[in-house]
Amino acid sequence: MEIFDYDNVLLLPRQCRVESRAECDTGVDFGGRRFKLPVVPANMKTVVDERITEWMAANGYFYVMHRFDLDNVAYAKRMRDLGLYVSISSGVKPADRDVIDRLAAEGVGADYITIDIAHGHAESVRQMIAYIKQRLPNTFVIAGNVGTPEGVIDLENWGADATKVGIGPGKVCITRLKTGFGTGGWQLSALKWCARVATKPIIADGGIRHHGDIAKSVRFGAAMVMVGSLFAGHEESPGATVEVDGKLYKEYYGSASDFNKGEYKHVEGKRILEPVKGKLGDTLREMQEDLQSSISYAGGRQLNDLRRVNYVILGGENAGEHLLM
Ligand SMILES: NC(=O)C1=CN([C@@H]2O[C@H](COP(=O)(O)OP(=O)(O)OC[C@H]3O[C@@H](n4cnc5c(N)ncnc54)[C@H](OP(=O)(O)O)[C@@H]3O)[C@@H](O)[C@H]2O)C=CC1
Ligand SMILES: Nc1nc2c(ncn2[C@@H]2O[C@H](COP(=O)(O)O)[C@@H](O)[C@H]2O)c(=O)[nH]1
Repeated sequence: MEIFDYDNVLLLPRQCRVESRAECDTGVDFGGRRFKLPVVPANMKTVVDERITEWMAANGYFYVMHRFDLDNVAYAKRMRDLGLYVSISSGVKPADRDVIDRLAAEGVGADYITIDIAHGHAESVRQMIAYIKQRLPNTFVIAGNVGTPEGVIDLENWGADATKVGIGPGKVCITRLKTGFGTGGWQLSALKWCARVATKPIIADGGIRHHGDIAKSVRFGAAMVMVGSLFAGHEESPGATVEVDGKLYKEYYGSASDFNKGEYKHVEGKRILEPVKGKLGDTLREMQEDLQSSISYAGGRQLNDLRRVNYVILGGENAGEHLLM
């Protein structure tokens, strides 16, 4: 198996088919809606909040609200009152099943529910998918996280409409150090490996450090790309603002960090400071422009054209050109 990651793969250009990058369409169909970008901010407390998710839903972007210290039902009702789609997160505990019961009983529902636990290839996830599907049959269920083809196959067979791939590649993740497991350091090839068996959309989750990594994720099979650190640190980001030597930073911490959990137990995440980098809307616009450029380098007009390009692996034992024949 080839082992590579975002920082040692480059995609190879094909003859340009457009006169302007503006002709390249970055839009993606996902779960019955069309979104402007195949990118979703991570469902983490220092990345998204009510205000950001409202703005994203109202402006044609996919979002997943986090599930920490939040009344999911009140949140869903508020989004409905605003005429916006509802996309929330769920764990696998009794309190999470209560949320599903209330969403069903009160007729609020949810358009997307992301079951998001550290080790998503688990019986608890199978049961939670079934629980949601029985009570909210029209909800699009995303489940994860997994890091192997077996995980993707099982989650799909258990009824997930999409799977989330990535165990430990995140910037504030310490899973591989604490447990010895994960896809950190080879996330892109894990994605390729998982995408080969997937029959439903995959969300590539974690490890995105540059806008070009989004195009690489799509090339290797992602329908959607979940991004944490690149979105943390905006003026609107919910993390606390911290000043160090006259420079402004925003805190960004892992959902399995003691900062998020409120206790030091089964900690697999850390806290870092991200330099404040302007407005979220400007980053999204730049991401879209960069992805339009990527599509044009692929000799295409739309996102899926990225999947047809060849690539090279730089350095290491897998180094060389990889051609699609
Ligand atoms: N993508 C990634 O690599 C990772 C992401 N995270 C994020 O952190 C957040 C919290 O995750 P999580 O603690 O799973 O959520 P929860 O606190 O909702 O716990 C999930 C449940 O699964 C059980 N469980 C069994 N094995 C594991 C395991 N290896 N890791 C975690 N739980 C396990 C837990 O029990 P018990 O606690 O008793 O063991 C608990 O009942 C999520 O948003 C998750 O996505 C966390 C780590 C890795
Ligand atoms: N191992 C851990 N992974 C975590 C934790 N909190 C979040 N995450 C994952 O990271 C991505 C974001 O990655 P980034 O590279 O874009 O910053 C996020 O979507 C989660 O899957 C954690 O505490 N431990």
